[in-house]
Amino acid sequence: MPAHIIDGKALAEKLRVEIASDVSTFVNETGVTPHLAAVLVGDDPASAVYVRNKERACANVGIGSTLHRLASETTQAELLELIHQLNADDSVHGILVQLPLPAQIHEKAVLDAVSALKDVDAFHPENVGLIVQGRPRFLPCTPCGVQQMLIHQGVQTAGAHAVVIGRSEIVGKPLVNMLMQKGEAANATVTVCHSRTRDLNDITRQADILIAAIGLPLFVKADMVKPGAAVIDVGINRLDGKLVGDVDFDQVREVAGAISPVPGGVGPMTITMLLRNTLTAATLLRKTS
Ligand SMILES: Nc1nc(=O)c2c([nH]1)NC[C@@H]1CN(c3ccc(C(=O)N[C@@H](CCC(=O)O)C(=O)O)cc3)C=[N+]21
Repeated sequence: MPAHIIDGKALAEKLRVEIASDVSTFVNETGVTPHLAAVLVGDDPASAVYVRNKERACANVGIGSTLHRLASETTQAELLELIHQLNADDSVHGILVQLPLPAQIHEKAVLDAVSALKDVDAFHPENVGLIVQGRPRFLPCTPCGVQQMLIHQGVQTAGAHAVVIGRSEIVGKPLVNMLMQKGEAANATVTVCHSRTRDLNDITRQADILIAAIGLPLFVKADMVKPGAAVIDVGINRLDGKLVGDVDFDQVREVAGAISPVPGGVGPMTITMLLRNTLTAATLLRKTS
């Protein structure tokens, strides 16, 4: 029997209705509209599309947003100057610096400069530390979206073997940490695999939950998947003008118990979690000011 398809787009829309209602309550109670500042440096076409999607998603749930577009030759000092302005601006609750940044800019230096209380990506070391300690302030958007998909699908994570392929700062590392914590969509036994992992297939075949976040198109094949496993595809790759994930969907769906597609899987969930975090940031800033 082919796998159940985990419809991230439908779930994202359902959650956005809830977020819109929470935003409206917040606005009524405080008179403040949550606001996201997005910073886009350079003219990478994919980044421009994502940022536009994020702005549209904000508008649809009643969150304000401002896009700051900087030229590709912007210096690190100029970008830092903008970040400092946004940190100091009380009308801005969340700050998102779209990655990747041009080569002349040191990514860590910029991400570290974003106020930890406005860090809706949860990239700041303070927020990463809080996640590791199991007391998150913001949950990183993509990993949190993955967890929501597992909950929605009714996948038991407690005691399950979750295998994450990929160790990026943005997905793999935080997700591994979140899945091993106590709590909902967690309590898993977690294995991290990456480019240096030996006998990768032997490990992935043991996964009850397999998460692909490596950035290699169609990398996960049917023979790497345990029958009945839940497979979440975090990959976004362009292959021959088509958007494909890190999982060979057509093959793997014949083996897996549940599988998330690309597009229409993790991507829309990532944006939804960004909206949630922006509301959280607005709530936090009111508490601390
Ligand atoms: N500071 C920062 N935070 C991020 O969260 C961040 C980032 N930088 N840089 C780039 C990656 C990538 N990312 C995506 C979000 C949504 C979709 C998405 O909605 N995808 C749609 C399709 C979109 C399309 O057609 O291109 C889907 O999968 O259905 C994809 C990719 C967020 N990222």
